[in-house]
Amino acid sequence: MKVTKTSLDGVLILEPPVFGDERGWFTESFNHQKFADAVGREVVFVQDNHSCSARGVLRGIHFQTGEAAQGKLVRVTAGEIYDIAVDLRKSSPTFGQWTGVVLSAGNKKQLWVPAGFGHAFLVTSEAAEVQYKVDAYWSPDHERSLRWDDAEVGVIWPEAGEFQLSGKDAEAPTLDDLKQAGDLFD
Ligand SMILES: Cc1cn([C@H]2C[C@H](O)[C@@H](COP(=O)(O)OP(=O)(O)O[C@H]3O[C@@H](C)C(=O)[C@@H](O)[C@H]3O)O2)c(=O)[nH]c1=O
Repeated sequence: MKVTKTSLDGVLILEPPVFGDERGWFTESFNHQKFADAVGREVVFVQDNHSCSARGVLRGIHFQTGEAAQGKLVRVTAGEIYDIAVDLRKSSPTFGQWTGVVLSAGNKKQLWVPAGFGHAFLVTSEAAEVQYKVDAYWSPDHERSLRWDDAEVGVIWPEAGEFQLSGKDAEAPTLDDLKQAGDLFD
């Protein structure tokens, strides 16, 4: 499996091999041992998520606080997204910085976003199905959003027509608000 480091320590792009033949193709979209080798530790995933969105839908920037913090292994099985992670660890040398990668059904790349990072994606194809494994259960009380256009973070989003956000995401606080509220990571 090809493993590519990003500018954020711990955030990885994974590319499991794809075996094509006259019938089509085959890939191990997840292998516990190979994933552990890639990230350097055992990760126990407890929930698989699957969402479908139209072009211009932007979900995020999301994370769960405290003991509910989630690591996410993200892939796309239909269409294309621009997937990003933001470092929310206050003591990190890259605090507030972001990294992004195109994930698509075609390129079969995966993004590993560990706990301590915010995660979001923008759909850049007509529609996209996103599937991701998480290593902690959904906890509505611990859910937080960071503004998708926070000036301090400065994510550069690709063109995708008019962006469509949930009400919660449209009113999300800034990085500074979240810091003042004690919602970020040490
Ligand atoms: C996240 C989540 C939502 N839900 C429900 C709550 C709600 O009725 C509906 C839609 O929830 P949301 O609007 O929060 O869905 P969404 O905006 O897609 O939230 C997701 O965004 C991406 C970027 C992430 O990183 C995920 O961790 C998650 O936060 O699904 C669950 O039942 N389980 C879950 O794990």
